[in-house]
Amino acid sequence: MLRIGHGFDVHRFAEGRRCILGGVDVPSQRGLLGHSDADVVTHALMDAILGALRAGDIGQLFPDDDPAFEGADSLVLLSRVMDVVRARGARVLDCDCTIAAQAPKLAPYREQMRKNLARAMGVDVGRVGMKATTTERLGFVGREEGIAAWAVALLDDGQGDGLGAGRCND
Ligand SMILES: Nc1ccn([C@@H]2O[C@H](COP(=O)(O)O)[C@@H](O)[C@H]2O)c(=O)n1
Ligand SMILES: C[C@@]1(CO)OP(=O)(O)OP(=O)(O)OC[C@H]1O
Repeated sequence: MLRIGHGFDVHRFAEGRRCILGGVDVPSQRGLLGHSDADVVTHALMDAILGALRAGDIGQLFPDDDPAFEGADSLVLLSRVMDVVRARGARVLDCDCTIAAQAPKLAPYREQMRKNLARAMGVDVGRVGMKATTTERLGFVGREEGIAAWAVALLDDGQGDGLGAGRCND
């Protein structure tokens, strides 16, 4: 049966941090603050996948007070989310992400982000969409206080078509 999930995340800018987005170390005056590497778009994507699985969220899987995840590479966390996907007999069919950032300019890094996310998920790069937008200087993104990201993911849950045997109503 097809399942859809949505994810959203925000990280604030901070001095002395790197700006990791989709696994790319984007040149930036300031980076993003977080317990992990603060890769906001990878976090949104993980939550979209977990949403489609009805499997909670990344905070449940990787608590932000657990030292094990301090400075964690979010692509590694994404590969662990994929372990959950596979354990349930599910697979990621498609996903699409949007990053809202007034700066830095992200277009030059979009293809590398797609490749990194596709590799971490073990899917073809054609199944990963990536877009960037400013907010026309409006709001916290426009004031360059942080970056927001959204993602949607479409999964086959491996439970049949929902019409006959293997019907899933939850
Ligand atoms: N951080 C960003 C934001 C936007 N882009 C690219 O610029 C295009 C126009 O952005 P608007 O917010 O003015 O609509 C957008 O479609 C992206 O291609 C970017 O590279 N990095
Ligand atoms: C990724 C995790 C890992 O501890 O930490 P953060 O980098 O703080 O990211 P956030 O999206 O705030 O919370 C989720 C956590 O699971």
